[in-house]
Amino acid sequence: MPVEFDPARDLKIAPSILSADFARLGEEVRAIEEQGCDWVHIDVMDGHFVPNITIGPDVVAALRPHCKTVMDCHLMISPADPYLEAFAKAGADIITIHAEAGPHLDRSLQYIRSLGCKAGVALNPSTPESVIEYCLDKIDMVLVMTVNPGFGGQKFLHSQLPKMERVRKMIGERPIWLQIDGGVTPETAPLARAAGVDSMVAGSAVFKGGTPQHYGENIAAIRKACA
Ligand SMILES: O=C(CO)[C@H](O)[C@H](O)COP(=O)(O)O
Ligand SMILES: [Co+2]
Repeated sequence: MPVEFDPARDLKIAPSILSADFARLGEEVRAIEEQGCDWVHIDVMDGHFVPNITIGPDVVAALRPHCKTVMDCHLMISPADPYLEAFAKAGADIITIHAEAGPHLDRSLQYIRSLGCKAGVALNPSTPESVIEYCLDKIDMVLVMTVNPGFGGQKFLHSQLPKMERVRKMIGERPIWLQIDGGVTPETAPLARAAGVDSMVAGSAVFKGGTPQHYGENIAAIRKACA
């Protein structure tokens, strides 16, 4: 489904299916959507850019019919360009690549948009926001990583809060989402919301408990903490 920027910057909660039951992914995606999530976050890892291997385009395509909302694909792969078309064809709505994953960020972003997807750029915790300054006109989302990518269930890095504030300032009035990913809980989410974040990925904090009712309560707790 096509996703458009929301100038009101209402909070978008994007559960990461990295913490879902991989044997029942279709069911899990339907459950989080029924329980009030905004987007579905899909973590793609290659065992090279990050020390873990997860999901490829075939799984994204298999999930597409189960997913009524936005498929937000976070590519932790290097190189990314050879696989962008496959993820677009699989039904990704947002494709986020890492600024550290290749030498031609501007070109990769143009390529993502040419495939009909929104283009996101992720910044590792050690990467300064200055790397995106000259391609802001080609970016639909900036993802400030709040953990070192590769695994779910890590602790939120408070060191990234000033970066969120600087990126929010850099974005200004541009129609660009500011997302964070990693260690988001009802305790850490309000800090990021105050720094100007309008999209939050949460894996372990949403899927903990393991039932749809828990997912609904967990999503509501994050939303309430940010209200
Ligand atoms: O990109 C990611 C890891 O690289 C995941 O989206 C992230 O870790 C979410 O998991 P949690 O909320 O449990 O930290
Ligand atoms: Co992610």
